[in-house]
Amino acid sequence: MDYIFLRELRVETVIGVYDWERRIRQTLIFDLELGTDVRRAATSGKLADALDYSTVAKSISQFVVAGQFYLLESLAEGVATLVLERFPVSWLRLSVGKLHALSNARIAGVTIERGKPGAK
Ligand SMILES: Nc1nc2c(c(=O)[nH]1)N=C([C@H](O)[C@@H](O)CO)CN2
Repeated sequence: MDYIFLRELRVETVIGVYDWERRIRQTLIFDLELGTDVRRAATSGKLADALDYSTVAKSISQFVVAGQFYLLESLAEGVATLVLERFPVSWLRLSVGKLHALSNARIAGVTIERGKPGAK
């Protein structure tokens, strides 16, 4: 399988379970591996045949900001569903972390895998 990846995609949004977190915006950092087939785009050289990572990043940012999620798990599940339904992606690994969520860690978060390798 081929992969398009996004590393350290940053989104500023309302996220968290505590009252004080509902009144501020925090920084989320996403890493994604998207299983897809790049051969058509490689042959044609056309963006129209490619999984456009800028479109994926924009869709994720808009979804996350609008969602105002409480748990990172809910957010990750929503993003995974969005990507698998909207784009030619058969499998993904998605990590999302909250910057400075803990005083003694730079980032804390969750990683999920969804979909079936090679299914699309
Ligand atoms: N597994 C999780 N643990 C925690 C989460 C979460 O989303 N998933 N969130 C919090 C709080 O919102 C925290 O980030 C506040 O600093 C705690 N644990």
